[in-house]
Amino acid sequence: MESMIHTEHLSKHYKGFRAVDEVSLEVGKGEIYGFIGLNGSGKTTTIRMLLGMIRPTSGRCYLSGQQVKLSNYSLWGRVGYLVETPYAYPELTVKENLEIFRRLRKIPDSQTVPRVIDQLQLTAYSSRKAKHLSLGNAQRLGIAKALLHNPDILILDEPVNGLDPAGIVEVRERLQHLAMNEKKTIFISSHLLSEVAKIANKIGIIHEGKLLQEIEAAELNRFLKQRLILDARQKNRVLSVLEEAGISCFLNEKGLIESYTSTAIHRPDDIARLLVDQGCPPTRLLVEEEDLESYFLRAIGKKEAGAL
Ligand SMILES: Nc1ncnc2c1ncn2[C@@H]1O[C@H](COP(=O)(O)OP(=O)(O)OP(=O)(O)O)[C@@H](O)[C@H]1O
Repeated sequence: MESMIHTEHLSKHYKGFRAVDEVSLEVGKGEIYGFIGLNGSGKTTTIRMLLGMIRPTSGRCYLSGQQVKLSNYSLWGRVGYLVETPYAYPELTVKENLEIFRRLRKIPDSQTVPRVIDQLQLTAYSSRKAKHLSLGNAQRLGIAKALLHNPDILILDEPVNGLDPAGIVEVRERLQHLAMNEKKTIFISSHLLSEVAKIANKIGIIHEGKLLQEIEAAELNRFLKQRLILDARQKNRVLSVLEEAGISCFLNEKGLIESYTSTAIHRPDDIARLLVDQGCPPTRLLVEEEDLESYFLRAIGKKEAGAL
């Protein structure tokens, strides 16, 4: 598959602090790459290097096979981006905002604006002032601006940040459409693993500047562990009975007892019997697959969901 985004040992250091540390990744044409990490993990810094906004300390990045350089104007004609909250002139309509950006970008084709309005399904809002748009639509306007010059590559930093669930779905569907039907290559950063998992073909987890893991989205389920969750009136007693039986377990952040020990997961009936025999019967017992956020925290070595 044609490589559209490629970094080689990309690093950015600030006074010895490694904001991005040897990140090597590759995204093929028509793929959506989800770049996931906690706040401060290095996502924006990576994106700024990809866009030539800051210079790497070491390593290289390539877009569409060309090494990234701010002075390479032909390259920027093939790349659209959205970094931070999109800006729009509040008193102007969607159409007027896009028209201004078309002229600023010196795009001669006057059909450009109707095309992106249609692409982003903004037709119903084209005469609405930007200040009256919902956050989801404002974000779509931001993506529309990024698409004005019909780029092959879209680089979007936290495009669903601050959106309500309906707005997230709208943006997600638009991005999927662009990748599948128009073969755009999309690089999207987020701190929401479960959201990105719904659209990305591949997911890269960045933590403290390092690319910890890359997972094909189709394979994600293989990485999710099963766990036994149980509740009881005498939680401390249950914890010690299970530990004595060789089943390691802990009290999770929701106050439920959780175990990843395979004997517990595969024989929950034995666990129930043991606890009844020991006089501390479970009030709830289930085996479930861990959710994506828990997986993410496990991958970066944290336990508390509150850290997100
Ligand atoms: N110009 C700078 N000087 C010094 N440190 C910086 C600079 N820019 C970023 N950093 C640090 O580099 C680290 C990575 O920052 P970055 O903005 O890339 O993270 P992020 O993953 O995008 O986080 P967020 O989701 O909060 O935007 C942070 O610790 C940040 O404080």
